[in-house]
Amino acid sequence: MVVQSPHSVESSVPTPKNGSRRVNTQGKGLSVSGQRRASARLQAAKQRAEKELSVKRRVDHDEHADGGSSRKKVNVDTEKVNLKPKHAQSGTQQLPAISSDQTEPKMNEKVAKMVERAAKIAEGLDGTNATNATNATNAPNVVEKSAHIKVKETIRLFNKHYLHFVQEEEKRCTAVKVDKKAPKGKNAKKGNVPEVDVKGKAKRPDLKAISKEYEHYIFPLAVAIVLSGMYEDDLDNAEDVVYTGQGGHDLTGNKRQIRDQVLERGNLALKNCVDLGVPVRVIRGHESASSYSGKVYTYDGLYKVVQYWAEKGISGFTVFKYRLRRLEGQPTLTTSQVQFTYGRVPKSPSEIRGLVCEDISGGQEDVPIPATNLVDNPPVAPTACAPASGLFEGYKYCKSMKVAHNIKLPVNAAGCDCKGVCWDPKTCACARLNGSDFPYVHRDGGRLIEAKHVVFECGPNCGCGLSCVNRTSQKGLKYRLEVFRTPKKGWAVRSWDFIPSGAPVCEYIGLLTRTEELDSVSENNYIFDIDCLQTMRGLGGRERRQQDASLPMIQNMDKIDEQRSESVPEFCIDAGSMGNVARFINHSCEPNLFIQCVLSAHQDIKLARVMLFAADNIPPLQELTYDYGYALDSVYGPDGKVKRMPCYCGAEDCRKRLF
Ligand SMILES: C[S@@+](CC[C@H](N)C(=O)[O-])C[C@H]1O[C@@H](n2cnc3c(N)ncnc32)[C@H](O)[C@@H]1O
Repeated sequence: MVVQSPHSVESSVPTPKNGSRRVNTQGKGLSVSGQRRASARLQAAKQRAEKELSVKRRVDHDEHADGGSSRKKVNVDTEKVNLKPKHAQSGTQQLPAISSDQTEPKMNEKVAKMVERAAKIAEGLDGTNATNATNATNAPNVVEKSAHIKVKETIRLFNKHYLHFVQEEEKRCTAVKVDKKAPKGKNAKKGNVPEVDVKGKAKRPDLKAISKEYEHYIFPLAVAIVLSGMYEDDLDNAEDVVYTGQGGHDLTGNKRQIRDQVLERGNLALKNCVDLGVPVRVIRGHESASSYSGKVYTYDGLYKVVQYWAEKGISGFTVFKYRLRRLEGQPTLTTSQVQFTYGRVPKSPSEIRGLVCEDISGGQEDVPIPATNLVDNPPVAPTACAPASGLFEGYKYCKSMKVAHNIKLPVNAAGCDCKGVCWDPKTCACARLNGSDFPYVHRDGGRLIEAKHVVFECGPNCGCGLSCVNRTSQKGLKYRLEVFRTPKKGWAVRSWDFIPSGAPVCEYIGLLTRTEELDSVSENNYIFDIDCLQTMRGLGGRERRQQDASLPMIQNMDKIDEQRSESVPEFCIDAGSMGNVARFINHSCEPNLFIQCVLSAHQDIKLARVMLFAADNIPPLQELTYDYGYALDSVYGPDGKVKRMPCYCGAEDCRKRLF
């Protein structure tokens, strides 16, 4: 049950070098929200190449060259789409059949408008999602967001609100604890307790997040259902589906109802679809969707929920029934036609199919990273996996950053004076740098609430210890990652564990190098430009991330910019010959990770750490990807010609080219 609205999560990204294989950090946004562009560095390379070409043409033809061809950009909608439902009354169980045609015309104008809009959104017809992006100097190549993307964005927005409320609740709990310990009466000291309402009642953050974003609307509202074939009362003939509501059945899988169903949650959401005339997407799959079994689900089509009623089912218990009718023009498919692909998380190494390396980190990481290959015959392992000989033909696995000999890292910042763990954002100096709050919540071992220009973590000179929440990105790998071979993209990475949105996945590790050192390198797929500054300034058409205006760094930005007329990333991370698991993470036009610049020791943004965080709740075995952020036609080969690389990410809205 999802509603749709906008959200853009930004990221910094990797790029290839000299046309071929350079990863750059500057891309932004997770798939849907912005232009892809070349890094300033790539632009400079392009300008150089153009200049050379121009001179050549002048010599050849004794005339001026066309030096100003504009880079093609893909502008993807940044418009907000709101479909906000409000709490609906709960109904009785024994309901007369009500059809959408019979819905009483007593809804006010606002609700009526919302209904109209909701229906359009669900059908992907809402015109507002085709608004062009911000860069007025380029003719917008408008790409309409798919319904799928809109749902994803809505979930991201929900996750952001959810994490904000988790933080609020965590503060409330801390305040209660501190309040209990604090001396009362005359001895009471002011300033011990954070300013939160300790008497306030706990309320589930997820429910709060829903009501915040959707308070004016009827809620819950279903946008998709999974036809699982798990209910004995289902009737499914492709055009007309009689769908049984949720709950009350035997969870052993024998399809038996053992209790009455109640008009709540999914059942209420579908009733609201009838009342509001909002269509739902039908997905054919299996009940265990929610257990992340790795099966593939197939989108069937859009259906109108035309009617609902309650009746006694085969086993004599009350079940809710919904009649769904396929909208005209939608393709047909029945559950029996769907081919499931089973992907199961192995319980032990002996269960791993296609195992070619037990741990590519050779024991360096706390959690081993196996590599599997079910593609090649004979199966090869990633080149770093030759620990027996100690020789590495390709690259060497390293879990922490190596620094090139000609780079001197800045001195570490003074840090905060907190003891043990940091908890009061008013007194913690590091929290103040983040806009007087901690960027993370404690839940699930630390989750980033939202993408920022830069995250300031506690570091070597801080009084707190490693368990401090403001060191979330410093705690090493948490999830069981696997490197696996793909047919078209080489190696790729996935997780065996569920990864919640905002959780740190890994840092991009390699050799910290000056970018100029790599100017002559033509074949390196693993270079990541550290260009947080460009993202912060919104240069090259980049969207700026939300950031607290009190940040000293932001206030000094104009000065920084004056000093550097050309904002070219000065440093990069080269994971070509040494690196960690991040070097195997592929690009996707619809990624589930985003890049976040983090400062945890010194405060020089040009040398920030590059972290990958989960942008979504990521189920096990889903490939982990981020947006490399290439502008099309921004990559040049040594011959000065534009290089092109096909993208095989497989996303619905894939733009078909990596660069
Ligand atoms: C940082 S590496 C990623 C790991 C790489 N697949 C490997 O086998 O080592 C980047 C390179 O992977 C490949 N790649 C990544 N994402 C891709 C995509 N969506 N489509 C095609 N190739 C991709 C390209 O060759 C790219 O230059």
